[in-house]
Amino acid sequence: MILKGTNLKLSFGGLVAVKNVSFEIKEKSIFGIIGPNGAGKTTLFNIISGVYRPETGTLYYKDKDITKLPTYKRARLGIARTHQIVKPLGELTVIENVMVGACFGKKNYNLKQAQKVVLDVINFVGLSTKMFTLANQLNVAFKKRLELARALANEPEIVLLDEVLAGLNPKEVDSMLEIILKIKQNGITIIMIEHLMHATMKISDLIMVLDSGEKIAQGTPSEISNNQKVIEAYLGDPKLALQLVGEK
Ligand SMILES: Nc1ncnc2c1ncn2[C@@H]1O[C@H](COP(=O)(O)OP(=O)(O)OP(=O)(O)O)[C@@H](O)[C@H]1O
Repeated sequence: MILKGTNLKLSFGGLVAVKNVSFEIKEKSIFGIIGPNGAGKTTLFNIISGVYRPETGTLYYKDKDITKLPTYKRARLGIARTHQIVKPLGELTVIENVMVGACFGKKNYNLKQAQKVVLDVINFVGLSTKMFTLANQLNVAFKKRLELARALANEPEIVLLDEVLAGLNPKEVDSMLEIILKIKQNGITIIMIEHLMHATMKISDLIMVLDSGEKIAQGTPSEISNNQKVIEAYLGDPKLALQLVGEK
């Protein structure tokens, strides 16, 4: 297991956003986290990346207890993330943005070494033609790719993808799914939060379902789409329920 959480709990005032959630994630797999609005997905991501410390529970990265490590130390160990609201440095070009990611990565590269990684990553996510475009001139789909490139420039072992498919049209979703599968083929573990259920189902090896902070199910995509508890949790949102049973 590359990442393991046991009994993780976090509250905001009286609201328990994540309730004693445990999980184990296999190396080089795609682990999807789904759940209705307010289920605790982003809060759990923030616990994993180190933005929040859980009140109870332990987080292990390759058997090392990282529960109390700050975000930047987790990044150096190999845990990178994208953000739901993409935040590129708008006045910098694509290459400059990715350079920033590479220079703050775990390997302390000098500029020349970083440049090589940056060019590889930009090519990998399909941004070569936009290399010298200012980040704030990119459309949403390219901004999402840039966000991904910045995370990959850290040469991580785990990437946390926070709704990288949100706001993309079906063709862009398919291209992004291809990129995510290529990341997995390169030996990187992927943990993704998504609202687009059919897309998550298509590529995840294992899916964990949260509802009101609790883990209500875990299984393969087909197990999850037939799980009674999951179907009930999604009934409150007919659009999501339809996605769950296979409609697009
Ligand atoms: N910083 C915060 N302060 C107070 N309450 C918060 C905070 N962050 C999240 N919450 C609450 O915790 C619960 C879980 O929120 P979270 O954002 O983790 O859910 P989510 O599953 O990511 O939802 P969504 O799919 O809408 O992004 C919600 O009830 C939310 O209102």
